[in-house]
Amino acid sequence: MKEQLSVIKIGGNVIDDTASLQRFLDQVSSLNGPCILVHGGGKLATSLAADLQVPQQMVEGRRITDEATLKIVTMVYAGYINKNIVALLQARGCAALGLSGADGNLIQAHKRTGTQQDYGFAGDIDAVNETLCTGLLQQGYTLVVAPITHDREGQLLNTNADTIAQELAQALSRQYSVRLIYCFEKSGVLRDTEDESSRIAAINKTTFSSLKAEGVIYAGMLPKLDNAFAALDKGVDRVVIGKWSDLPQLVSGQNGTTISHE
Ligand SMILES: Nc1ncnc2c1ncn2[C@@H]1O[C@H](COP(=O)(O)OP(=O)(O)O)[C@@H](O)[C@H]1O
Ligand SMILES: CC(=O)N[C@@H](CCC(=O)OP(=O)(O)O)C(=O)O
Repeated sequence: MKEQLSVIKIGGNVIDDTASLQRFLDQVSSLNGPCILVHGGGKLATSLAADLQVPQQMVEGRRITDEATLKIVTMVYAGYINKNIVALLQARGCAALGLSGADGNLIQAHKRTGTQQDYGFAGDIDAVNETLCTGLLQQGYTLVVAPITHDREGQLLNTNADTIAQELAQALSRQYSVRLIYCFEKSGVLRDTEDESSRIAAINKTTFSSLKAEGVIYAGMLPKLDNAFAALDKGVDRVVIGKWSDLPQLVSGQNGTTISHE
């Protein structure tokens, strides 16, 4: 039987709140078994860009990444946020190791092309270094992954953190039984985003299509669900979307929204 691996993604809204981040990391450090934590940080990058007067634009959940923006996101994601999370996990007795996609050639990508929109230095993933991941996980490290990738020709690229989590989860599902947990600030996929009690317990491809058509699912939740179905199609065991503070229950499948084939 394959060993269980948790791949957990935490979004920028939670990271931005110190008290929430600390409570979330208390829970991460208490989990059993190997774990990869992928973090975003879009909120902090957007506010720093505003301070520096670098205009920002998002298209279909992806940041148009010009040169100035690439510098900002690299400093924010692979620098401040990644190292802060690693230090906070170390303080909790967790053997955390921070990596961007360039470190150890963890994630190779190419500049997004072939679309009418020029996304600048936004990267689409080509390959994940599974050998590096499994080696480090077997040594007992919890990997903390920032959403910065590279093209192996010296160019750093900015890649959506939900997609990084999905690609790592599916690559590692050859070796592990992987549960992919997307943590954010709401209790799951909601029927009404203003009503926390309207959580939808399970979604499959058919219900996803109708919820999309009804306008119940929109904005950042659309690519998150596309990533969730892609992960299931490519061998990931379980995908759950839910509130960061419910992490133990999300891991055991007792809360949040479970994404399923049927
Ligand atoms: N049905 C829905 N249920 C919950 N959130 C939804 C729904 N439809 C759209 N959203 C939006 O999607 C957002 C989450 O996507 P995103 O901001 O990309 O997450 P993250 O914080 O993980 O980066 C929520 O904050 C919410 O505004
Ligand atoms: C290309 C692209 O869009 N990259 C994302 C990476 C960060 C991210 O995904 O952060 P959240 O999870 O907090 O949204 C961005 O710069 O916003």
